[in-house]
Amino acid sequence: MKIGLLDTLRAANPVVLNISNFVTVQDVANGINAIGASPIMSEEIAETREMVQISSAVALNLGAFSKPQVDHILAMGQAANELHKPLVIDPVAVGAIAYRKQVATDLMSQFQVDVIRGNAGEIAALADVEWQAKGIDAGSGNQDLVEIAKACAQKQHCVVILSGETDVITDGERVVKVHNGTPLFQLHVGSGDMLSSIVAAFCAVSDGDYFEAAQTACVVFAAIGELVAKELKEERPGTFSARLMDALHLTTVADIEKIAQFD
Ligand SMILES: Nc1ncnc2c1ncn2[C@@H]1O[C@H](COP(=O)(O)OP(=O)(O)OP(=O)(O)O)[C@@H](O)[C@H]1O
Ligand SMILES: Cc1ncsc1CCO
Ligand SMILES: [Mg+2]
Repeated sequence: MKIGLLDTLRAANPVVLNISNFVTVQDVANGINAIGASPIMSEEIAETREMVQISSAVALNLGAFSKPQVDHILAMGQAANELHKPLVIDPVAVGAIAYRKQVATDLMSQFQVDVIRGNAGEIAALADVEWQAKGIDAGSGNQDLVEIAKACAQKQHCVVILSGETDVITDGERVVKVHNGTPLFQLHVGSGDMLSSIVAAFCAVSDGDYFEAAQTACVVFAAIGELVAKELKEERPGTFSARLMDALHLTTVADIEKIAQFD
C-alpha cells in the first residue's frame, strides 16, 4: 500500500474526465478538485476524442443515463482504450434494475475497463451472484464479499472495488481489505460516486498499477471520512459533507498513515 501516492497525485494534479450523473455531479467535481486532481465533465459526444486526449484518466458513472448518453459513454470508453487512458466505471444500481445491468454489461463487452467500483449489490449483480440490492444501496445477501468481488474481477478481467463497511479490492487473485470508514458516508448520497472518480485520479498517477491505485484510493477516502466523523458529536450529514470537502484538501499522508487499517 503506497499512501504516498496521494502526494504524487497532488503534485501532478491530473485532469480526470467524468461522465457523472446529474444527482451528484457537483460533489464529484468538488471532491476530486479538493483532493488534488483537476475535474472535467462532458455531456457532448462530439468532443469525446479531444476530451479523452487532454485527460489522464476517465471515470464513467452509470447513475442516471438516457439512451443518447449510452452512446456517449460507449464512445468515451472506446476512446479511453484507444488512447491508453485508465478507465473506471461505477455501475450504479445494476443490482436493482435489470435494464441497467444489461446496458452495463453491453458497454463492458465493447471496451475494457481497468477498475469497477460498486457496492455489494452492484458487484454481486455483475458477478451473477444472488443478492437483494436496494435501489442505489448495497442491500443484503449471504454470499462472501471477497468471493463476489473476485468472481466479478475474473469475469470482467479488471480490478474490482466492492465498497462498504469493509472495502474489498481485488484483481481476481490478490485481495486487500480496507477497514477504515464511517457509516456517515451512507448518509451522504454520492459518496460512492466521489470514490469512483477519486479512484480514477489515483489510476492517473499509478504508472499502470491499478490494483495499487484502487487500494490507495480506498484507504485515503475512507480514512479521511473517518477522521471527519471523529470530530462530530452527532450524526450530521450536512456538516459531514462540508467538512469532508475540507478534509479531502487538508489531510496529509502522515494523518492517513496513523489510522490506516488494511490487510
Ligand atoms: N457502514 C460503513 N462503515 C464505514 N464506511 C462505509 C460504510 N458504508 C460505506 N462506507 C464507505 O463509504 C464510501 C462509499 O462507498 P459505498 O459502498 O457507500 O458507495 P455507494 O453505495 O455507491 O454510495 P452512493 O450510492 O452514495 O454513491 C466508501 O469509502 C466506503 O468505504
Ligand atoms: C440517487 C441517485 N439516483 C441515481 S444516481 C444517484 C446518486 C448516487 O449514485
Ligand atoms: Mg453508488
